[in-house]
Amino acid sequence: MSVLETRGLSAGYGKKVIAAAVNIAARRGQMVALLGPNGTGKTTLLATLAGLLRPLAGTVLVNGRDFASYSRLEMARQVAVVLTDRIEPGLLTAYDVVASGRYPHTDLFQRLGPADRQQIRRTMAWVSVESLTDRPFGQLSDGEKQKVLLARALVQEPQLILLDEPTGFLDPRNRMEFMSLLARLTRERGLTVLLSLHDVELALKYCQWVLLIRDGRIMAEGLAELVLTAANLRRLYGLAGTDYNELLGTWEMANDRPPELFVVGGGGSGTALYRLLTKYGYGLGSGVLHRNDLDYQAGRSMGIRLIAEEPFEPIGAAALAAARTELASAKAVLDAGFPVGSANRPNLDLIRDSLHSGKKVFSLRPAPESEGLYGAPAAAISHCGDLLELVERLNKFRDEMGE
Ligand SMILES: Nc1ncnc2c1ncn2[C@@H]1O[C@H](COP(=O)(O)OP(=O)(O)OP(=O)(O)O)[C@@H](O)[C@H]1O
Repeated sequence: MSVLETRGLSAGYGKKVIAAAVNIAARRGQMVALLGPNGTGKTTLLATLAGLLRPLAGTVLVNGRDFASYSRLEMARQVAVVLTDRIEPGLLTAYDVVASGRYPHTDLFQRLGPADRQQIRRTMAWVSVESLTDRPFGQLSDGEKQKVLLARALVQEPQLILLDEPTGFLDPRNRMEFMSLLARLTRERGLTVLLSLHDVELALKYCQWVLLIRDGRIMAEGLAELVLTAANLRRLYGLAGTDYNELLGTWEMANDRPPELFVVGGGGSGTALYRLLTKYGYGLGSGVLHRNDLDYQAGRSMGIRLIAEEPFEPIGAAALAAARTELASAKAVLDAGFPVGSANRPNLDLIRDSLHSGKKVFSLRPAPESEGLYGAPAAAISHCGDLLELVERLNKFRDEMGE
């Protein structure tokens, strides 16, 4: 059975419907991400699921029972909610804020017993906020507040936690730790977590299930690996570029300039170059890359013109000819310092041809290695010790070419 289920749910304010026809189900022990553009209704939906807003239509079922029929206390034992802007801390310390989450388990006078206090301390240690115990909540940093609020939700010992964009203020380490902690809670304690996120990579890597919400409607839902496709994300966020890579789970800056430099890469040697040169405004072509190469994946997401070969096949005559044509119109060629093996050896011919025809060649290989690969003509190569030297030389070359 689903811990949380909605049937024909509409959420909004007064008569204004923000999200409609929402039918979702969150299973026990799952991390479910809610993704969608700003202002699309994620917070409104979460607040409705938490019982903070009344549904405008439809029902919310928690453990198979209409949530509207729960008493406040029963609700609090089932569902905890972390919405940062809803707390008015006054002079409360971090400890007080965490302790306030314990009320569903205290007596009539809301007195904390030794077991409650132990639970609070243990949870604060678990979320790594014990050092903040006596600090006024209002004076904490945004990331610290976020962690304290998670601790408060956890001491409530709910079955379901709803969180609104909980990682926005966290640094990378805290973001990973926060998500790992939630993942552990779902695995080890069967907790269900529904959280809104703007970070697609986190959703892909930590959440089993994702809901895409656009214009107040569920646009798609399912396994993260199946739903977080470049096409869905382009539609969800109204993106024009080809900048999300579903295999890597990363975004890339689009390079939409006509190719002026040709990068001979492969084996991951080209990816940093593509990023660097895109930021410096160079149009790029690259090849010959195997379709299973990291460079191919990165280049494809950036919209770089790529000449490709089938995975694990030696580079064939057709791909090589296509690369030669592309290369002929480039102003310069870059040897990314790719590792050379039996499948990609023909790429060396691209550099040899360029040297032979007098085209400018820049390289990230050590000069002696180039000499070994290309012989005496390697003397004409502009060898660069690192990416910084390369980009400086390229910029100079571009200036000299009158761009
Ligand atoms: N109290 C309110 N009364 C009326 N409309 C509201 C209220 N709060 C929010 N809205 C509107 O509801 C819409 C959805 O807002 P909501 O905060 O749910 O979006 P969101 O998807 O969480 O956005 P974000 O990603 O920017 O946090 C917005 O157009 C917003 O202006």
